[in-house]
Amino acid sequence: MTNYRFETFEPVVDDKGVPDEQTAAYLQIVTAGFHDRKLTDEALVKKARRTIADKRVLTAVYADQNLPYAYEPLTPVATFAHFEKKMNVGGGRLIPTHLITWVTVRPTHRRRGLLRSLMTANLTEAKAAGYPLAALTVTEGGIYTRFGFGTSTWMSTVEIDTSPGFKLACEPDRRVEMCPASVLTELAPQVYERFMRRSPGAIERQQAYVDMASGTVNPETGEEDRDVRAALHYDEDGNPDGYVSYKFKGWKTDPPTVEVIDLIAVSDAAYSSLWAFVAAIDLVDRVVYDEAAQTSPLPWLVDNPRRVKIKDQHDAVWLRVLDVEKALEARPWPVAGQLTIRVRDDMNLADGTFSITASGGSATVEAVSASHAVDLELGVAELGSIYLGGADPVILARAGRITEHTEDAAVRARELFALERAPYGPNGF
Ligand SMILES: CC(=O)SCCNC(=O)CCNC(=O)[C@H](O)C(C)(C)COP(=O)(O)OP(=O)(O)OC[C@H]1O[C@@H](n2cnc3c(N)ncnc32)[C@H](O)[C@@H]1OP(=O)(O)O
Repeated sequence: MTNYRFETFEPVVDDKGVPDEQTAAYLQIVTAGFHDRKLTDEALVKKARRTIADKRVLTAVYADQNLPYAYEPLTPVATFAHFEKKMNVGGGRLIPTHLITWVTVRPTHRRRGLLRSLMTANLTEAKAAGYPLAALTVTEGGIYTRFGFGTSTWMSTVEIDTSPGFKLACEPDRRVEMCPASVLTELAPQVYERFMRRSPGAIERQQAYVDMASGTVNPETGEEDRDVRAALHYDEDGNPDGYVSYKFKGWKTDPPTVEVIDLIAVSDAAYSSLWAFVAAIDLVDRVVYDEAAQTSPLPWLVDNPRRVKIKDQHDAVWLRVLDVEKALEARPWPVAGQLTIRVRDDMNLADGTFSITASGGSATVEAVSASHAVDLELGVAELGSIYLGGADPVILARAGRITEHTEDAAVRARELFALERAPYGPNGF
């Protein structure tokens, strides 16, 4: 039987940014787990720099085997990483959230419980450290519900037909000008920070997004991306309050297409004008974007809504409630009301019965005895799904994922849990 050693460490680089052997082996094997290219020396330095900028904490599992020609023992057989970022839980309230990423298990060591061990230890520590919520984004939809994560935000892949005849329904201010993509190294974090405060579900972004938007890094090659172009929207005082970063997909793509890499708007005026800008790029008949909000003004901006096609809807952030009272009290409650819920959690981190009393924009949440009458019973994953008002409790009840114990409890939960906007954050991690 193979013995495994678990080690948690922070990445280490020398004064030229070159990672030490343990960090380099870890970063290289993560790329193998996700079928990404092996990192060149330059890409490795950039990845190590981003890892440190995000303050990622790395956990590696090493096997006590040393086979000729196989990977060295310092190359992990499994990886797992966590880091802290703020999340808008509604009303601009930002709370520190425990993010999990880089979960990989080498095919020769899979299905022996390594992920379960890593996840159990990590979530237990996150709860002990005081985090109300953990979050991740997934490669496959069938893995994380068992660990209490529920889909809580979604994104759409949109395709806009901008061929001749394209017209907007309302003329935006068009205070847009092109800029070198490199200026986004400085501006993108500032604009995103302001956007994040307006969008429930938005999570503070990691360095990779700045690097992609500014053309510093092409995610496929890990090197500079010289195809990236950008434009800024200016507010009435002439300050940037939105940007779009994009690239032309090449002359062999039919119809000629622009791909939006990143579009972040602090105001509705910036949002409309930036879409108007990309739609007006000459020699292009189609604009595509993978990370659009599922619910947005975009289809309403265009005179002919059939020109905006939703090609795909995909889950984005999966939330895991670690502490029910803290998590529910952290968010705003725009609608007053009372609801008692029973939460089931196989991992025993967040189970219990809780009374929610919302008034004046906030809620008091109290753990009550198991014999207390309840309105709704649900798993902790389903609580994660409705937490930001994204999933509809009525639909979850119809799907058998929530049980109603009092009449119209799901309808009342829908009203209570709703936030000012549908949750959205263009951010995978
Ligand atoms: C947050 C992120 O980083 S998402 C990225 C996830 N990683 C990847 O997709 C990379 C490729 N895949 C892998 O590296 C591995 O297959 C992993 C990480 C998904 C699973 O690791 P393993 O160590 O094999 O999982 P482990 O043996 O601990 O299984 C735990 C449970 O999950 C289940 N499970 C594991 N993988 C999958 C899967 N792909 N689909 C459905 N269920 C799965 C197991 O059946 C087991 O169920 P049970 O404990 O309820 O009986």
